[in-house]
Amino acid sequence: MNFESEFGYGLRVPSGSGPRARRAIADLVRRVVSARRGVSRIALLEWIQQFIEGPNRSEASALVESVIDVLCEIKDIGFGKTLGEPVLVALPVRRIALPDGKVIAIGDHRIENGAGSEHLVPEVDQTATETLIDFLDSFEGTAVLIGAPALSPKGRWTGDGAMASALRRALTLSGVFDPVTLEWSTSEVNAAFMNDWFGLGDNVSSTKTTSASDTSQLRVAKAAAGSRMVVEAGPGAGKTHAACERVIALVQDEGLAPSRVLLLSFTRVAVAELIARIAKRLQDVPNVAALQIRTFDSFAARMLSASNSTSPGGYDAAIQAAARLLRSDDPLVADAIGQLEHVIIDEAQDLVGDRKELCEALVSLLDSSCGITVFGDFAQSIYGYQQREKSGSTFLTEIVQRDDFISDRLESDHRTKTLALREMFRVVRENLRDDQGGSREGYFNVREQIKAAALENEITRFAAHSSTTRGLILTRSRRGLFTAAEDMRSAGRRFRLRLPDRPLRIEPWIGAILGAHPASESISRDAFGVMHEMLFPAAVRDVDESWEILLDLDGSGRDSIVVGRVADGLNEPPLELLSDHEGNAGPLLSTIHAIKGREDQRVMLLLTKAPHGETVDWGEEARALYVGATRASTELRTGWISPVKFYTTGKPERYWAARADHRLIEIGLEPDLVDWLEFLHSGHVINEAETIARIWQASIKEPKVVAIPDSEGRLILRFEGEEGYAIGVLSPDFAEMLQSIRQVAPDAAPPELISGISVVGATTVVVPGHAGELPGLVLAPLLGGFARIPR
Ligand SMILES: Nc1ncnc2c1ncn2[C@@H]1O[C@H](COP(=O)(O)OP(=O)(O)OP(=O)(O)O)[C@@H](O)[C@H]1O
Repeated sequence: MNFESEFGYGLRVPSGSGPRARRAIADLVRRVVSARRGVSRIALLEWIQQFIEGPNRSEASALVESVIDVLCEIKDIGFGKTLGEPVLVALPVRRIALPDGKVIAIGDHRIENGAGSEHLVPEVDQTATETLIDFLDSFEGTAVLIGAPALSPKGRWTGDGAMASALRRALTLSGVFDPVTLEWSTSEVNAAFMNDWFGLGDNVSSTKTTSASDTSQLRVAKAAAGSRMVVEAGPGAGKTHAACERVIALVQDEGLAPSRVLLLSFTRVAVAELIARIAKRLQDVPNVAALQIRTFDSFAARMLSASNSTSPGGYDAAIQAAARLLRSDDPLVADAIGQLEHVIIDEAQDLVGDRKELCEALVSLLDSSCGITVFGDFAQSIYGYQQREKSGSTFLTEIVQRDDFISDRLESDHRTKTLALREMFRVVRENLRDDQGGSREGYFNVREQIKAAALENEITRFAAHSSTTRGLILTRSRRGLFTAAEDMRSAGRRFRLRLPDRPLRIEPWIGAILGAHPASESISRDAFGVMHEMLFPAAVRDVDESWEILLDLDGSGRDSIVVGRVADGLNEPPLELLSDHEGNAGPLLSTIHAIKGREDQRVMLLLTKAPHGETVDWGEEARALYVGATRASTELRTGWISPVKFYTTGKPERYWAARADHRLIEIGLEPDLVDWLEFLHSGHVINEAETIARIWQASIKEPKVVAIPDSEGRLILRFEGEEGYAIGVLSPDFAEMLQSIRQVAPDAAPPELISGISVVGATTVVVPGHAGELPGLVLAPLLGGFARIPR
């Protein structure tokens, strides 16, 4: 074969073995590999050597070999077989966004600069198909290189032994890298990214290892048990870590009995993480399960039930009742609270209204010897609106003013992996601190600073953007969230959606397998194996793992389970069986409010037109943007949406919109379906097992369903096809709300057909048993989207 006449046009490789020569060789390699279905390494090597002037044959061959190796290593070209012989082949184009915002291309892109460039891979001005993180993640093996020296933007490798291939790949892609001399040059931002990603350098933290506390975390953790402290901690300062270490030190070093320590936090997810971390560290401590680590809501519910008060419906009402109970001089309550020796309260900047009242009542009832640690951050206070009070006071602002509390702060930022983000976290926080009341100018300032730290800004087609394959997509408002979800849905993208006020979501396979079996039924491992196998579509968890979970829930210590005991175990479901979002894959869409405390490598913060009007709380608006932007550890982008207009109604707040010939009403909130027993009594369940099987299938296929009134005016939820199979009944409250939005009397005839409802999953549900009997299990559909009601 004559390569020269076929591909050798216009070629010349600059002399020497520098970056320009390597790039020219890379172009040659790509040219041949792209034009041929497959070319053997030897043939390629020999052909390219003839274009190299100067060095002797063996030097030339070593140079070409090293370029081919690098191209294979970064998957610029790949391996294949022709007639059973190994060959090099072209790979599809990938455009990779670097941390500093440049986009480079690998694969069969056919871009050649010949001898013009020092970069082995060309820079392009098209949009990226993935980011450097995706690229690095697509290779197997650990990427943490603790102990190796940090990279500066320009340098030469001095680490022990060979350089890890992951790092060679990253250096090749993000600048100029010589695989022989191990010298590189790249931008400052890229170097900082690699240091953090690979854990290079002593002064760089890595979240991939169990971390030792920093000095300020240690100071807080090891303070005397009886001290009362307010600890200010900026985003990423490691509050969770410090709170865990505080509990561990109180029990281990200060000898407090676990039952005398109370830790309160906002979300179940946060509580679950705290429990898991602490339990792991204190596994040898007897009675560690007696530690009281709770959400504010579960603390309130516990108090009410311990004092035999009936818990009123709704979280807010329970919190109010618990606060009243704490203030009531009830000797039993005073005694229980008086036993506590240390109380830790997290996220104090968001404690306003009833929760603030609850914490104040709690603190005032504590014994004077009881220590208190309060964590919070002024810059992240975003719940002022709940109160609609202008004072802006929170539990945090009040407690810092008390002179029986000392102030401390967590000083490091353990989250950010790029200099730009690190600076933004710091500078914006200072601005927010100086301008706590807030001003329009201050708000725009924050917005600009966030944008300056972002890799890309105001991406309008975010649903088609390469970065939105994962990470967080955040909106300021619920309206924005629905608009964003709609955009993703119409772009055919998978996503997960986090909506508060939705029913508890317990993994559905439990209800799908055990639902419709009598509560008293005992099931052996073998019998369960068959039931698991028969589930169609199959569950994600395999049979062994599922069985372990069921044995734990059953809790009897036997080697078989009883359905009712499993159901009982699910009355307080372990957090790992709960999900706080809909959907199984893709980026997580959430409002900023619902995501606090979480972090992700990648964040797309969706901006909208700035708020306007007299009543805007500019301070709060600025802080909300700050909370959103500071969820990102590595890649922050801003996108742009124009939220659709919605009205709201009811409590919990529900969105609806008026259209020319129909109305749209948000569906899927906690009270939208009647419970299982009522569904059974409606007469629309012919075969319970069959109904559960259909709900299970729907939870995976996520079809649209309709609601049609039956002869008694109940709105029955049915599949559109499948002979209109019934899977639930909409609640009377939903029906009433619907009538009010239609502006007709509650007892007027319901609409003939409500469409547009989606099944977005299913949840295992515990059905209470009759007096003295064990509860049972069923499966309920989870609904989502907007119900469409004709006018
Ligand atoms: N001492 C430490 N060394 C290394 N990494 C740490 C350390 N402490 C915390 N981290 C890590 O830093 C990151 C931020 O911690 P965390 O989420 O607890 O911050 P935070 O103070 O709660 O932030 P925010 O206020 O934004 O919610 C986490 O990934 C955590 O694992």
